[in-house]
Amino acid sequence: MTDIVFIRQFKVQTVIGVYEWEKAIQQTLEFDLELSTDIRQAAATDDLQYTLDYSAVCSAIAELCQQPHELIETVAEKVAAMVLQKFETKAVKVTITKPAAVPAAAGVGVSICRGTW
Ligand SMILES: Nc1nc2c(c(=O)[nH]1)N=C([C@H](O)[C@@H](O)CO)CN2
Repeated sequence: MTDIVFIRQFKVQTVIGVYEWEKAIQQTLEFDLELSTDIRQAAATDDLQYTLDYSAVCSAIAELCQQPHELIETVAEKVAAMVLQKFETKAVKVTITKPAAVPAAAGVGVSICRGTW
């Protein structure tokens, strides 16, 4: 059985892009995450220490995005690796949307699953 702690549309301003003009501006990335967990002990004790703190995950993503990156693929891999290393989860799905990249699209991005579901 897998329970999920999720994060939807967490917005971060960061330097992201392959083109020179993108290296001089901040753009929005939106993060959607699903983290594999077992919520039963947290539910039974009503205690945050027994679950994944989604606020802490968001803070760690924001910190990682203080560095500039070219590809959203790079950010996705770094976020997945960081989450698997720092948090008590065996598997993570990371979706990153770059909402303004293609004006005619609602959003473009990447989605990766890492770890063992
Ligand atoms: N698969 C990707 N394609 C593109 C990326 C990317 O990060 N991954 N980035 C760009 C540019 O930075 C673009 O977003 C500028 O509007 C193009 N394609």
